[in-house]
Amino acid sequence: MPAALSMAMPARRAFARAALARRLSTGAQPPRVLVTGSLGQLGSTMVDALRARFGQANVVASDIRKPAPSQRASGPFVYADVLNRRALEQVIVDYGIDWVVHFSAILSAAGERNPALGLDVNINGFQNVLELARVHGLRVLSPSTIGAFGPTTPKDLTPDLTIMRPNTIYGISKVHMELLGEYYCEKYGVDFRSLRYPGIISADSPPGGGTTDYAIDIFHAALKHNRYTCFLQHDTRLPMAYITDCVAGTMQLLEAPQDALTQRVYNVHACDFSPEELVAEVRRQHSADFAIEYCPDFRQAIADTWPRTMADAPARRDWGWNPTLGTADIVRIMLAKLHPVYEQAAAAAESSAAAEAEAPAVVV
Ligand SMILES: NC(=O)C1=CN([C@@H]2O[C@H](COP(=O)(O)OP(=O)(O)OC[C@H]3O[C@@H](n4cnc5c(N)ncnc54)[C@H](O)[C@@H]3O)[C@@H](O)[C@H]2O)C=CC1
Ligand SMILES: CC(=O)[C@H](N)C(=O)O
Repeated sequence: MPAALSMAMPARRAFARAALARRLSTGAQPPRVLVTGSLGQLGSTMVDALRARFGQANVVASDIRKPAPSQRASGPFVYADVLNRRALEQVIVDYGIDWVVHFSAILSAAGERNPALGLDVNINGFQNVLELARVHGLRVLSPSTIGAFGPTTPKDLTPDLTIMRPNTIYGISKVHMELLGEYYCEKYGVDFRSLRYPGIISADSPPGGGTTDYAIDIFHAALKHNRYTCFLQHDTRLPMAYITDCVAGTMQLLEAPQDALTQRVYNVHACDFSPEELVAEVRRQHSADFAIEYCPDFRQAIADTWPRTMADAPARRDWGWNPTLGTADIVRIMLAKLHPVYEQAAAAAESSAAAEAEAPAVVV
């Protein structure tokens, strides 16, 4: 066994952190990172974390949408369609990119609404990134999902290696991504890394068309109307995580030394809940008379094929996955972040209504 592999895990992690700190403090260049899909739900938070770590100028954000002025002000942003390999290659060459964090994707519900787009972006977009990684010697981190599992996968404590026969375009495209990434790693030595995210909850940007979106929408509805119509059944348990745990874990895997990795794709589990458990927590922390109605739609059939809980010992052992937030924490944070936003909006609406009432009527 190579010496690095026989090193105890906490020692290996400390070693990796020290090596990176040395690299950054001894004047060695930090990696130049390209983030695709950086205007999505997870992308902007990931860009902030990467810029805090490697420096603003070393992290190039990209998407096919127009960024808000604040997103443009925090560092380089380029238009990059992952379906256009030549254009993507130009960004990689022009900016001297070392690592790609590939977040462009069409999520589960959006993929069922538009399967052709889902296949194109998730499969062809990823193939472009991977092929460019091979040609230019890049590290690639591209997240997978609980959606890569399917109806015949064991649902509780789902292990890393198990039956994977998803029946959504999203799931099929993510299994393709996992396997092709592993193939490029074995065959061409591409440093491909992936982790299977659960549903990610964040107050900072809207969700992009997934099946777990209810767990974000519910907070906005609670603060706006004190009621919510949920598109999943009351007892649909799914794995979830708060964005800070997701970003911290992604950074850990991204920076882990190659020889710490015993596999290329890792399950990560933080917490799990059903809509009715989330409602109970919202009632406890926000409003006892918060009203809920359950009207399952096509997303129920998707959720029914996903795990309830995941086993993630290899991620904890190999690169230190260590989420800290559970359901009650997530509810507390979401309410605390969104409450002032809705209070301000209500105050602004009130003062504009008062101004309208006071304005003299215009006689035509
Ligand atoms: N948000 C979640 O709960 C989870 C996300 N993931 C994965 O994390 C990654 C990021 O997800 P989110 O930020 O939630 O997705 P999102 O849907 O919010 O953002 C995706 C971004 O990709 C961009 N995009 C679409 N087509 C593109 C193209 N042709 N070229 C370049 N960009 C394009 C979109 O404009 C969008 O900004 C995805 O790979 C997703 O599968 C995995 C599991 C859970
Ligand atoms: C779990 C995911 O991959 C995503 N949030 C979705 O619901 O599609």
